[in-house]
Amino acid sequence: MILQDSFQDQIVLVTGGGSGIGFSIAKQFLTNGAKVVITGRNEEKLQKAIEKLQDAGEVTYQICDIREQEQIQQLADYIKEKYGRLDILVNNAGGQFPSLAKDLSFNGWTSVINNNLNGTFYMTQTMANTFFLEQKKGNIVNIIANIFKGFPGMSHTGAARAGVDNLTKSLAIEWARQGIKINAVAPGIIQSTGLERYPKELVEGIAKTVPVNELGSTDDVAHAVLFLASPYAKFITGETLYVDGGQRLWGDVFTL
Ligand SMILES: CCCCCCCCCCC/C=C/C(=O)SCCNC(=O)CCNC(=O)[C@H](O)C(C)(C)COP(=O)(O)OP(=O)(O)OC[C@H]1O[C@@H](n2cnc3c(N)ncnc32)[C@H](O)[C@@H]1OP(=O)(O)O
Ligand SMILES: NC(=O)C1=CN([C@@H]2O[C@H](COP(=O)(O)OP(=O)(O)OC[C@H]3O[C@@H](n4cnc5c(N)ncnc54)[C@H](OP(=O)(O)O)[C@@H]3O)[C@@H](O)[C@H]2O)C=CC1
Repeated sequence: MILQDSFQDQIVLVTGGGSGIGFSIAKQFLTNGAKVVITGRNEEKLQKAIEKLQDAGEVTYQICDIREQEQIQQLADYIKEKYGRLDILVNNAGGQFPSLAKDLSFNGWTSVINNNLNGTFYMTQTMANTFFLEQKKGNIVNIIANIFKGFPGMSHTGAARAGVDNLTKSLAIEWARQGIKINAVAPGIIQSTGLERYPKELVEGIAKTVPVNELGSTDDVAHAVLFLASPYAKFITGETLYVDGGQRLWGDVFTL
């Protein structure tokens, strides 16, 4: 099978496509012929991303906080009006902050669960109800994190991403006969804009625990997403693909 043209004129939604991993995912899809909509909360960031992406193909942006159901429905209406269909949803938007569990406030815990678990569910349910179930066709890829050994120091996001990991399995079965595939990608430590939020010494220390001895790139994650959304992965659903340089299998990232 030749992948050439697999994504030609496919309509792809990449949440959080204005920076980092989401930007690379959007760029890879555009380069392969797809028409892409990117979303985020920060309009300036999205506009700058569009300037950089537009030479690669047809790309537009919409402001959408994934925690706001009304904004998600408006996004679905925009895509319906513009393209009449959606082929691929990449749930990439997300994030958290480092904190020991004992120090997490109620709001801190809730904001991270809302961002990474509830937001991903609202987006997925809305796009399935508006497009995929009616089309009897759709492809969803969820970006989670390396939660293989839990996530000490970021237990809120560990719990939320484990929720998405399990949601991926449930929906893969609920929607299998409707022609909808859903998989997840679990990035390890990826050199991206998002990583700049973490203390440099912490990141450098953790980087030494990656067996292949380097950090991942945003393109490494994008390649895994394109694979799962492509015909090469047509018999794969409900799966989580780790893109972590083997980190989950070796040594201790966190000391007690
Ligand atoms: C200790 C060891 C840690 C190990 C760390 C390992 C590091 C390397 C591994 C990295 C792997 C993962 C990398 C990435 O995911 S990169 C992507 C990063 N990008 C983002 O995180 C962007 C998205 N994040 C956000 O938008 C926000 O941070 C978030 C949504 C999570 C919160 O936004 P919100 O608008 O809801 O926030 P509020 O300001 O309203 O605050 C809500 C409550 O949360 C508390 N809070 C927020 N930030 C912090 C903080 N930095 N520290 C502590 N608490 C925080 C805030 O105080 C509010 O609670 P209160 O009302 O009680 O004050
Ligand atoms: N870099 C890494 O090492 C790892 C990253 N990840 C995950 O990969 C994904 C991409 O991260 P990365 O590119 O590194 O970091 P970035 O911070 O660059 O990207 C996060 C993106 O998500 C968007 N976003 C966050 N919260 C919301 C929200 N509530 N509604 C809408 N958009 C939102 C942001 O856009 P805006 O600011 O415009 O809202 C931003 O574009 C995230 O889910 C991250 O947690 C997982 C493991 C490791």
